[in-house]
Amino acid sequence: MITTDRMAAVDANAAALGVPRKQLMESSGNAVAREVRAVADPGATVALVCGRGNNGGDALVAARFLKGYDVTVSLLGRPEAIRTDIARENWDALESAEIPREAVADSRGLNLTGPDGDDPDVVVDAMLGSGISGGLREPERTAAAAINASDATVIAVDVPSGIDADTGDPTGGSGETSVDADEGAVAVHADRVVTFHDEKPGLDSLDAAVTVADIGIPAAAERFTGPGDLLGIDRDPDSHKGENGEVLVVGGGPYTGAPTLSALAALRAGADLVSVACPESVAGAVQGFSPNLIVRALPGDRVGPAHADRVASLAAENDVVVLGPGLGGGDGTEAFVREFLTAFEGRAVVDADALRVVPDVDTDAELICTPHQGELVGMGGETAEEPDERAELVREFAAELDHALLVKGAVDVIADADGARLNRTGNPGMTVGGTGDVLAGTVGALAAVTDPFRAAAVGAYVVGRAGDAAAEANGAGLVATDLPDRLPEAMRNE
Ligand SMILES: NC(=O)C1=CN([C@@H]2O[C@H](COP(=O)(O)OP(=O)(O)OC[C@H]3O[C@@H](n4cnc5c(N)ncnc54)[C@H](O)[C@@H]3O)[C@@H](O)[C@H]2O)[C@H](O)CC1
Ligand SMILES: [K+]
Repeated sequence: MITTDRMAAVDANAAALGVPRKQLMESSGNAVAREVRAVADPGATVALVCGRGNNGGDALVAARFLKGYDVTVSLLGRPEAIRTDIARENWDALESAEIPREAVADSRGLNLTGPDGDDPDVVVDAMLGSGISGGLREPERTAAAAINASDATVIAVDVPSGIDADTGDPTGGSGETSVDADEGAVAVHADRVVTFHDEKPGLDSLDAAVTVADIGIPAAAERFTGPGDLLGIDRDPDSHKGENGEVLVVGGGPYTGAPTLSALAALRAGADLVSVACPESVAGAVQGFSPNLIVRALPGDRVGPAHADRVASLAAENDVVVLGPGLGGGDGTEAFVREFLTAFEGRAVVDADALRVVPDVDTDAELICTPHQGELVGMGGETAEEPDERAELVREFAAELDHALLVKGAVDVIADADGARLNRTGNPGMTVGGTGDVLAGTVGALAAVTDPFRAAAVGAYVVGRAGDAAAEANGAGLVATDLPDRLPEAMRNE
């Protein structure tokens, strides 16, 4: 089962792996033609009704695969309005191939019946797929009513036009779907649906036979993080200060650099406001690193149980807490982490010395734990050489903890109870001190704008990418401070 958003991510990841969309479209079109052959013998009349996006493009490809059928290709709208290069290329290919095609500028001109007045044997609905938003507009709206009024067997490409693939509901909102264009939400009533790559949550509830076609998306496009995972993590151009994330880093004491690196990374990863709660002994030094940070000094030289209330009230003002960088491992610190997490109900990234408290603390917080393999074992988790085997062990442990895990290594494993993903960006130079602090801060910033699993997956991906860029510049001399400033470039989704 795959949602529309995840499908878009996987599609982009496939392209990054060298399998571009046009190649997928060729497979999709082939699969549509196979479905036509399953319901009608050669010689049958087949009307392909194509929208101007890639859903339409799939049917333009299918036309080439339907030799021996009496095919008509109708494009709804002007050819100049075709929205993607790959769909346009397939439209153009029909002309050179002398496959008849027609652009229907006015939907009232869509005539599904043949010269003898008969309905076609098959209508292929390729008007709109996963790119739909809102209820069907013209000319698709009237065309949907014409398709529904026809006696033909209707095969929908990917999803019936006008239906939300995630929910099965009409995109026009609640209410009955109607064949009447004048009232209610309109959607195509399909007899069959050929959908691609994986089942879609909304198709089950339809009264249609659903075929899932393998279109050649490699398993690696789902298994590994990729640029597609960044889709949708954009800054809203209309947002106000604070809406892109407020992060509180709690750390420092024995160390000064660690909480600072986390905080700077959180800022570069897109957080609007980043505060550092640290012992007063290091507060000046942390502030000295950057005027962009808000520093909250806690009395003394170690974070301890006496600070739990103060940190809790600071945490309540933020979207995410990053707990652990440079905290150190003293008894008082451990007691603080325990006390803080017991009462905390928000979202936190837990790193370094704070990790060992997690397995036996009773908390309602939503945690993203970022151990390396040694720390994972210290927490009671298991590891294995082979990445897939390791992924399954980490997933089981995440389910047991009921938190998300990001286990750092040459190949990182990101997991929650529902699944696991691998990340292979990064390089051996990143074993230098401080890169883990950068990662924790980055994941913290992302966790303010997306769910924990995705924050961890994207965080691992972009920090690895920033590290790869740093290694290119500095080779084995890479240091952690090279990374934060490279995050914005690493977060571009290409
Ligand atoms: N990996 C894959 O998933 C592949 C999918 N393929 C097919 O591509 C479509 C999705 O294509 P896309 O171009 O993104 O969108 P659509 O064709 O669905 O929509 C295009 C266009 O329509 C306009 N529009 C949006 N909402 C409405 C509306 N309510 N009424 C009218 N018009 C609307 C809008 O401007 C959109 O841009 C997917 O379903 C598959 O069929 C490829 O084959 C590659 C692999
Ligand atoms: K469709």
